[in-house]
Amino acid sequence: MANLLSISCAVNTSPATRTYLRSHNKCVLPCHAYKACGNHMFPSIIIKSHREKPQRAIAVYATAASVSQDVKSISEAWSPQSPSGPIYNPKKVMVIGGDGYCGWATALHLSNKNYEVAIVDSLVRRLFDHQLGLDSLTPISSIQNRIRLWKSLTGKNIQLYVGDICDFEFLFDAFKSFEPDAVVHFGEQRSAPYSMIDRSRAVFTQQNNVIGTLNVLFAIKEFSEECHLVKLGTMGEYGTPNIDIEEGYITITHNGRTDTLPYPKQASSFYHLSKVHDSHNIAFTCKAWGMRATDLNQGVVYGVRTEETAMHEELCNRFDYDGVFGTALNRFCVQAAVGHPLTVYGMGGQTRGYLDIRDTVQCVELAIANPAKPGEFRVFNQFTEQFSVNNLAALVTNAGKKLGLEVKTMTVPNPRVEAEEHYYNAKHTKLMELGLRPHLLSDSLLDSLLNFAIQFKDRVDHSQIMPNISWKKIGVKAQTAPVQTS
Ligand SMILES: O=c1ccn([C@@H]2O[C@H](COP(=O)(O)OP(=O)(O)O[C@H]3O[C@H](CS(=O)(=O)O)[C@@H](O)[C@H](O)[C@H]3O)[C@@H](O)[C@H]2O)c(=O)[nH]1
Repeated sequence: MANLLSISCAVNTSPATRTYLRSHNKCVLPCHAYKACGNHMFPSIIIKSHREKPQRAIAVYATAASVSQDVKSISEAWSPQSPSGPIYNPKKVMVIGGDGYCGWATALHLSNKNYEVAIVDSLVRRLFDHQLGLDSLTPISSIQNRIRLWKSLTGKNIQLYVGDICDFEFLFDAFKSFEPDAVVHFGEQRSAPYSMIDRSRAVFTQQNNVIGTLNVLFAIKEFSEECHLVKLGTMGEYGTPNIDIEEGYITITHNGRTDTLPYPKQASSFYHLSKVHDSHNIAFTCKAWGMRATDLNQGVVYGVRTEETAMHEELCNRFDYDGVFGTALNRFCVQAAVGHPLTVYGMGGQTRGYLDIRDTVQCVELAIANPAKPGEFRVFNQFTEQFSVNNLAALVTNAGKKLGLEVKTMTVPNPRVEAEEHYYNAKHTKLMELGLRPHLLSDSLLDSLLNFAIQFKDRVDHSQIMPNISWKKIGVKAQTAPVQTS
């Protein structure tokens, strides 16, 4: 670094070079050669890396002003050298999909924890609601108002880039402008039923999710290979095998030879499959390009309030209860609140990992603060407890009784193709080891979720409660409204 500071020449770096410098913690050394740049002659400099990995040396043109800028941005993202090398200390986090259910809660949480946050979002989730005639149980403010209010309450700024990450130019401009140290990628079509409406929704889901993620990978490679990708995967990538589910990898002995391999994937919707495809692409780029990535295989999220979204009603998160985007426990609470029987699909033995949204934001923060190593494709199973659908229905029935609600359950012919009685035991220790302190599903949480649903029950559209998308009846005909299962 002393060499870098001692350069008295002008260093007129391009943005790409600046980000390269910043991201690779380069030591810049004067070079003997002088190179022409436009009408001027500038000394060429050679950039060397502190990292243990062999690095290419590059020559750049530089100005004194941008040297000090580079020094500043290097020192922002990297702490001083430790005995094992520089400590990566991410400060700027891009939250792709920051207007959605998990993304909004996470963006606020990270901002509250003093990360510099930028939200990248195409706002397409709001469009899905308009197209399908759905709405959040809770009224939600526009993203611009949300961000304005957050700033007025806390003084903290969140930058906003509205656009589609499948448009690489838009995405790369956002990268160049914000210069993230870490990217949290929630920006995908996340509903299994939505992906099973018709051919065009299946194609949209896979194209949007897989190409969007590929673009993020290329943007990171081009902009800064040090940038840590924290990608929202899903527990649904594993399916429901008749053996324990490990965290990403399984050690197998076959014909006398042993290897640790990616855990087998058996996803059961075009949505869940899109996440499998993403995982493969990310794993490949970690190996091929030395990217650092964490795949958060998240279970089913419930709840709505986080410390930050509860600060003001205009910061309120969305809460989906409909048959397309609503998830099991949130749906059951709304159903109980409005006197609709709980909709247990099939035999109700479907078991999944679940977590409180307050733990989603905690897990993402932990993943960012403890980044994967360069070249590492790390997989965490992100959930805190396992429940079957029948377990959830019983819990909501009991909690409802305590509030004076008469909660009934109905068996709905299963619109999905999935095992309804099966073994399920998934490991989830890695985030605990990093310090996750789970908010387990308690009577008091169920009580407050039910009260929350009661508070907004006049906004419930009863016609959106029953499921109406069939895994078996999906076809090529475009559905302007979801197909009926019966
Ligand atoms: O009214 C309902 C709703 C759901 N289910 C059942 O509950 C289970 C979970 O369904 P869900 O709709 O709560 O969740 P899922 O479709 O799996 O997707 C959700 O949870 C996934 C995590 S996981 O389930 O794959 O672990 C995330 O990836 C998705 O983005 C999120 O929408 C399924 O067996 C489903 O058949 C019912 O019995 N009744």
